[in-house]
Amino acid sequence: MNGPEPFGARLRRAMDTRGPLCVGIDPHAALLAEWGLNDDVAGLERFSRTVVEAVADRVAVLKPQSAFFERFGSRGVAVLEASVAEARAAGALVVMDAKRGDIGSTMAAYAESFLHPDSPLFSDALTVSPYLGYGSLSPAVALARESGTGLFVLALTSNPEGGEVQHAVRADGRSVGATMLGHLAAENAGQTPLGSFGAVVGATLGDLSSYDLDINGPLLAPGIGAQGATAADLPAVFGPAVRNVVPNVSRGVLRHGADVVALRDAAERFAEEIRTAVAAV
Ligand SMILES: O=C(O)c1cc(=O)[nH]c(=O)n1[C@@H]1O[C@H](COP(=O)(O)O)[C@@H](O)[C@H]1O
Repeated sequence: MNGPEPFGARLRRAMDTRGPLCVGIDPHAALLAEWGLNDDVAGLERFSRTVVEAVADRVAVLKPQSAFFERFGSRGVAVLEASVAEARAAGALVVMDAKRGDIGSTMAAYAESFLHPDSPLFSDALTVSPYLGYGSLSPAVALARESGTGLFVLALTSNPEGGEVQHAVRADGRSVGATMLGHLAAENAGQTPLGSFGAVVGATLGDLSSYDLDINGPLLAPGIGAQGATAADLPAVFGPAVRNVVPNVSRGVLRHGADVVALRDAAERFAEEIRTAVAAV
């Protein structure tokens, strides 16, 4: 029986045809104000719809940050549902950035919320936290395999505080972050053209050559723009794994709104810088 096409294959194709840029939908209160919108559900809806209209027909991935929608309760979540559906209808893959993580039995319910095709929030992939132990994510891995969706597992995050957990060295001499990358490599073994189980690895982290980033899966790389990294940093940070990098830019693009054309131009500038940087490797 043929199941749905796996996320990794769909992502590889989108990256090859549209370029790898992921634009974040992060409706910060400060951005709503800069766009001349009220900090309310109508403002949230206008913001999110505008980003989808500007870029969903051209970038590979859109990544809505769930927290900014949850802030408005059920009506905010309804806006999130509509945005996911509209972005997918326009051809973008949607990575739901909800960073879920819990004991396995509860993780199964989180997975159903975002990765089950019947869920109102059904997305192409979900960000998850493995810090209750990688094995606690196994219900999400199983459902992702079944539904042709993917996961992005927090391995080496872009924020400076992440190191106290992720660089910690285990009894076997491996760091916690490297251990997560190892689990993902095992998950993706043998998958072509690309596995569906990605790692989050910050673009802000400098030289990562001491880590084995060859996980046969995508590397979601936040940190370009507002957090200080640039597209030109990508080859030095990721080395040959840069081919599998999905660079995320949120505020760096969003600050150019509310004008649709200005947003689109900003995304295309980042996309072009990324293309040039990756082509040079
Ligand atoms: O999982 C993420 O997306 C994520 C992981 C990480 O290590 N660092 C990180 O910044 N993010 C998210 O990526 C986005 C970065 O936004 P900007 O700094 O505005 O480009 C935010 O939605 C963060 O929540």
